[in-house]
Amino acid sequence: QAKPQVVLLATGGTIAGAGATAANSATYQAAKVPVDKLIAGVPELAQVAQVRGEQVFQIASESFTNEHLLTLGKRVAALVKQPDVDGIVITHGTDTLEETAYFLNLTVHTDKPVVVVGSMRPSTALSADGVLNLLNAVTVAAARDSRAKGVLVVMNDEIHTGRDVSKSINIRTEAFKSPWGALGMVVEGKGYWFRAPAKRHTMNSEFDIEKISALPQVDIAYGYGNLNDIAYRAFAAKGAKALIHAGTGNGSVAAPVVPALRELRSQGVQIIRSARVVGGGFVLRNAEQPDDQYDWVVAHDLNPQKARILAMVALAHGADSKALQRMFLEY
Ligand SMILES: NC(=O)C[C@H](N)C(=O)O
Repeated sequence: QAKPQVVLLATGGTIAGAGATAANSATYQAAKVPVDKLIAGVPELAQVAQVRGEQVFQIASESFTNEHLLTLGKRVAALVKQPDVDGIVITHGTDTLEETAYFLNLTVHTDKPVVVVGSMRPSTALSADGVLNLLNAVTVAAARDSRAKGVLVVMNDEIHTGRDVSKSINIRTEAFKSPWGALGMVVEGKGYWFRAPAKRHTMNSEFDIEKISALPQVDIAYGYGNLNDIAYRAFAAKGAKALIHAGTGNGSVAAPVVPALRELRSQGVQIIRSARVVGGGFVLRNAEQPDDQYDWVVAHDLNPQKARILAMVALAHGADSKALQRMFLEY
């Protein structure tokens, strides 16, 4: 029987990184190894799927822009329509991997598996984690039981939904965590599933990458003690259509900043309260601040960087504050 056909879209990152010596696990250059070499480096892939590669970008993921998101999303959307494609794997730097995975989860209409993968150590390091991560990602992308689960992230033997997962530490191979838990595991070439995502995604999403030609500017301002309104006003002055407040605790807003946010809202800027807490936020409407009165939005459990992605996609589809709030609870 013919093997499933998986397309590997390479974008760079540490999984394509190279260091000076095998002892360099943290000091290296990202985005060096081309896609053909990545595939050739894991001969076991051929036992799982017919894998063909495309080099979409060769960058470190901290340098991803909205244009990179659109280019990648449109390529994935085109490929999943082809009958000779059973699944997609995207190799990606880990720094913004969670943003790209969530963006694709929101905007690409497919039930075929789309799996985003990276590594914490460069390919040249002793005990490099990218090889097994890549084999596991292709295993998940090739499997029929991975369908209709939205965009997935496979790292460190775990399968996560691209919606929930976040990079939680920058020095361990066990770096990716979902506040509500992983969906499954990959062990010795087989996926084991324990739960499915409850939020709207891919096939059931009202957003469509094919209808998005540009993403609006949305910026994130960080909450901390002794807070002032400089960053919020500066982002708005430079064209931000929405501001994500990476708030303390429950997405709380320091008293000296409230007037600025109310003023910016009256000028049309959407104000979205999220939480900067590490383990996963949970921001409720009208708790901490009177969101109904101020016409603000809460990001609920989305962290600030994921809130930025949803806000951009929602605004690109013409959402007002009421629609935005619905979307933040549904996606
Ligand atoms: N581990 C990594 O991939 C980090 C790298 N800076 C990147 O995101 O491209």
